[in-house]
Amino acid sequence: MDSGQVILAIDCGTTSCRTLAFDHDGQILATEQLALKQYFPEDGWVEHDAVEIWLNTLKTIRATIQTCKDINQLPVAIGITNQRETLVVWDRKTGAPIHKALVWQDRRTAEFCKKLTQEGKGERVQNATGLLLDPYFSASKIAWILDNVPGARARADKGELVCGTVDSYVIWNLTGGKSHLTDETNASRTSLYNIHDGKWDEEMLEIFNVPKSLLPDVLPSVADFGTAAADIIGMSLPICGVAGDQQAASFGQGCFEAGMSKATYGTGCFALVNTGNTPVKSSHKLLTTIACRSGGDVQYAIEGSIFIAGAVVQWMKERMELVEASGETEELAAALESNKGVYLVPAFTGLGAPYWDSEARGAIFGLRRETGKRTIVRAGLESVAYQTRDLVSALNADGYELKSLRVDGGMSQNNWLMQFLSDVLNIPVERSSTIESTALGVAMLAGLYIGFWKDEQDLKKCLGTTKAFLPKMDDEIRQQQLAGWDIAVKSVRYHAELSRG
Ligand SMILES: Nc1ncnc2c1ncn2[C@@H]1O[C@H](COP(=O)(O)OP(=O)(O)O)[C@@H](O)[C@H]1O
Ligand SMILES: O=P(O)(O)OC[C@H](O)CO
Repeated sequence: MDSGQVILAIDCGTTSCRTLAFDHDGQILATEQLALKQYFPEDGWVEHDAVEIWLNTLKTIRATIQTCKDINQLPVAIGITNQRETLVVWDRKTGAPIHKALVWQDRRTAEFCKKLTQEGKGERVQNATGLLLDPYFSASKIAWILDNVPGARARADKGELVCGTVDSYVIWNLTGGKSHLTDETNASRTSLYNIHDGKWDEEMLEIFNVPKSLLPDVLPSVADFGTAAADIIGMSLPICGVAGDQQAASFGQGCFEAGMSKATYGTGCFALVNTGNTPVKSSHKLLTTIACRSGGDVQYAIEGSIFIAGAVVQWMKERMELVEASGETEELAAALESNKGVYLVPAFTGLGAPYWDSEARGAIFGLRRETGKRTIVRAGLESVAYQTRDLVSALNADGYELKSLRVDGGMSQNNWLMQFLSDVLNIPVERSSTIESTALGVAMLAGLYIGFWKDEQDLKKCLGTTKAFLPKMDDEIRQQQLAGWDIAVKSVRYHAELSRG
């Protein structure tokens, strides 16, 4: 393979849009990133401006292509990975969104989902889609937009509107409106896709009141998604790899076989265990989801989802102004011997797995006269490790005992947290040398389509080395710490229950 060729990976994450150019060894030769504005219009509501997502993405693609030219590298294909579930509804003719994108963290449809649960729809939803009935997923977000934007439902019935997750919206724009497509990993996060039959499920469409005409066609992750037009990005390139960011990260970490697992620490944290061709139904409130496949039959994973991981650091930085940069949290936490009995439960938008409590809200416990910034920062970081313990316990209870945990994502740069995570889980934590596993994963998918890489064996050469963090916490201390966390979570949930009256 010509060493002068690269694959462009577009990663539309929750906090930023970026483009990375990967060579045949999986090395990043060029990258551009632009932050994304977060909108919190009401309690539990989280929005993005879809036009900003597209324009920022476009800017990073053009800038990366320019850098590639400067260093004599030729982009040959595009892969797209994205924050999942986040939903955009746009005009079929003009491409203009009719409302801001409702972000995966948004809880505005909690009442609607509760009503469906009370009507006994939860089990049918889980059996068909592998998901729990929760506002996290896209279906109730589509219904909300159609029912709350004046005239939207009538326009949808007339065929004037289309919708999709962020991948779909970006593909539409890259192809000048020619492709309205998504991939099966993203489709499996909508609550509308039957993960066993591989199609939009008529019963789910009825339950959530979503017209099928709005939805994109679904392809495997390695497929022809159309051509990014030269008049849009500056050169014509095939889009031939698409996957939700967590599934892409799993692929980029080399979790190709059943039993392999990873956890990605970005805005949220998502732990996935590959279950091969078998869709495993969790008995402990984990999700069944479609994983990436390089070919062959559909692959599945079991997933635990935490809504707030890096987002707690963002909150400490932007809202509380405790730090100026995310990296500062490491030194502040390390400066203390212990959390001094202080626990922070970052249930800002409810709690995800294994609690699924939409109404819980965040709290800090154990404050004393001497409590200061360092303790709060440490409690914020610790909460990410404790939440992971809750996921790992659920995985263990489902029969997936993790012997070690592979990690990646922006927050995994924090050495103190990775050590604390290993201590709390009491297993080795292995951080890959490229924490950009998400982008590498989707570059791999696109590269497979065009023969840039031959097969999974060939891809393994791109996987970097890992740094291991080994557990060294005394067992008694670990049990004490975890007991404190369990009480804090129970208290938050009890508060939500009391507030409901
Ligand atoms: N050294 C660090 N310590 C703690 N958190 C960090 C550190 N570096 C980055 N983060 C957090 O990681 C998140 C960004 O990671 P990233 O993988 O880019 O997320 P996303 O894909 O969700 O946008 C941010 O929330 C940021 O606060
Ligand atoms: O933005 P991230 O990397 O935390 O990922 C968001 C997830 O895809 C939401 O399901």
